[in-house]
Amino acid sequence: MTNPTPLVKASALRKGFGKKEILHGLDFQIEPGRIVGLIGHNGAGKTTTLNALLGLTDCEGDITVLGKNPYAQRAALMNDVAFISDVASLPRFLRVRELFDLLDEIHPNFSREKANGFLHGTDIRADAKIKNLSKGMVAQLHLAVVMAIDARLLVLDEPTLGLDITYRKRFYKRLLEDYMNEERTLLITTHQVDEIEFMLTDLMFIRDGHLVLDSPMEEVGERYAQLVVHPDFLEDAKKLKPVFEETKFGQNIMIFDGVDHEKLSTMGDVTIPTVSDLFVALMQRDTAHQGEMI
Ligand SMILES: Nc1ncnc2c1ncn2[C@@H]1O[C@H](COP(=O)(O)OP(=O)(O)OP(=O)(O)O)[C@@H](O)[C@H]1O
Repeated sequence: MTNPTPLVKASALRKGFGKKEILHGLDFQIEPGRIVGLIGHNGAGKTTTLNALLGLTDCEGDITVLGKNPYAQRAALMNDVAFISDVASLPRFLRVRELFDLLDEIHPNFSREKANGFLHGTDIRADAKIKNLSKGMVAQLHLAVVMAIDARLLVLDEPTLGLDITYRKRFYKRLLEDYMNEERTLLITTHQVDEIEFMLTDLMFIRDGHLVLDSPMEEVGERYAQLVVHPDFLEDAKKLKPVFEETKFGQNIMIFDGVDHEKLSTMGDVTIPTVSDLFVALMQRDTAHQGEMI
């Protein structure tokens, strides 16, 4: 990470509700052109982090997005930031055409032509009332609207919640093929990590308001290894202090942090863990060394 002007810069970011602190001092940066997955359990603080970044909530510490303080300069920032949240709803009483009229008027970077183009090939017609569209169609419409905004940062909070697998795949394909380029940055949260793994350039894990991983994907692949341990080498492998171990279908599987992959390959089959395997491993990290996992 050498870029001197990150798109997002957070340091010692804290947020509490009442007496309960939710974010415990996050430090992270996001560079332009990246596709970042922010992954965590329910209640870990993902939406709170995104809200801080979007200026929807005030917080302690420093956060700048495109050089602006999101809370103080939210209106100006929103010209360059687009957002889909799991709770966002489009005005249901409008027709699709009327929604585009409205956006044309209020958003300087909205292109009606592009939005119409993105709806091409879907079942959504310009005179359809939003309240009569299915959940999947509303998500498609939402994506079309957002992709028609020339934004530098796109924030997606569980954008495919409630959609079937076909819609979810189409959603991400469209996003990647029709929207992303080197100048655009995407920050996305989802519980369906397997479905976005292919497109991520960076991975952030948040657990109980702490960042437990913040790394480019290629470094994740260099740093972590999953080993299906040959029974003869079980004790040797344990000595290398796996961060996680489990028995699955009679096989001993371990995940290692920072252990030479070649050394591991003398003890069994080595692969790079999937994001979901890594997630399970790191979220339980506190107990792994105590041998409680097997
Ligand atoms: N406005 C609020 N007032 C009080 N507590 C809140 C508020 N918003 C969030 N919280 C609490 O903050 C914690 C983190 O919530 P957040 O929505 O950021 O989690 P999340 O990681 O997005 O979870 P999920 O995956 O379930 O959406 C939760 O314990 C939640 O109850």
